[in-house]
Amino acid sequence: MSKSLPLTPELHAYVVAHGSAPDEVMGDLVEETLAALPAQAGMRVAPEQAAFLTFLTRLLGARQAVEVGTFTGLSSLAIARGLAEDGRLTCFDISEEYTSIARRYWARAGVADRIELRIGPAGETLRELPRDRHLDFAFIDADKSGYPVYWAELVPRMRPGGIVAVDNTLRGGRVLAPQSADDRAIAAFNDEVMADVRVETVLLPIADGLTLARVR
Ligand SMILES: C[S@@+](CC[C@H](N)C(=O)[O-])C[C@H]1O[C@@H](n2cnc3c(N)ncnc32)[C@H](O)[C@@H]1O
Repeated sequence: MSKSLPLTPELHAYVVAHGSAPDEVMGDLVEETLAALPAQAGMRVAPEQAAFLTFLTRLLGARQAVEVGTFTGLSSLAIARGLAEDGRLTCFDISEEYTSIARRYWARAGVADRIELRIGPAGETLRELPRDRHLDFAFIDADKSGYPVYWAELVPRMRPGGIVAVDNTLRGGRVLAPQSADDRAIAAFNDEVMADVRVETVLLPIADGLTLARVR
């Protein structure tokens, strides 16, 4: 029998309320995203994921981190806050419009000096990263069809013990019966990760599914 609880809205609210709460800067970032980009605002990570990203980055003592898919900055802000004192986060996105909002909130949160943003298709811009195994943490949350390419570029750059976190790996449950190209892309990607002997993997049922892969 499964020990996993289906989360009712009330239980989800309880989960969020009993983890580290988003502060005023994050609250304002979420509000501005909803007001300025109502059709896209749902792309941001869930509040419990933001808390988890800070927790995980801090737990790893991460000094070198990468994010693929920054949008208006919620997850990058969470990661940047968990970095070690001299840590650096390199963000990859294709949109100047979305990330102009992120830049303002990084400045307001006092983390702008530890974040570098690279604009362009990540399949190309990731190749410009140093090739050695220097990354402690990577977060993939961009276009779903690009995940295999981002994985292929990032895994060889992870230090032994580094973590790659991948968002939306349950696709609203549709990995069981894919209904779109993106659903199929994620279902195939999940199988690819499971077959990859370079990593040990857990798929956490947090928000829309968050895969954590620890690189050997
Ligand atoms: C799901 S959103 C990221 C949400 C973000 N992690 C957050 O918590 O707010 C996906 C982002 O990927 C970006 N994106 C889409 N295709 C891309 C590509 N080929 N290369 C880089 N970024 C891309 C989009 O511009 C968008 O900002």
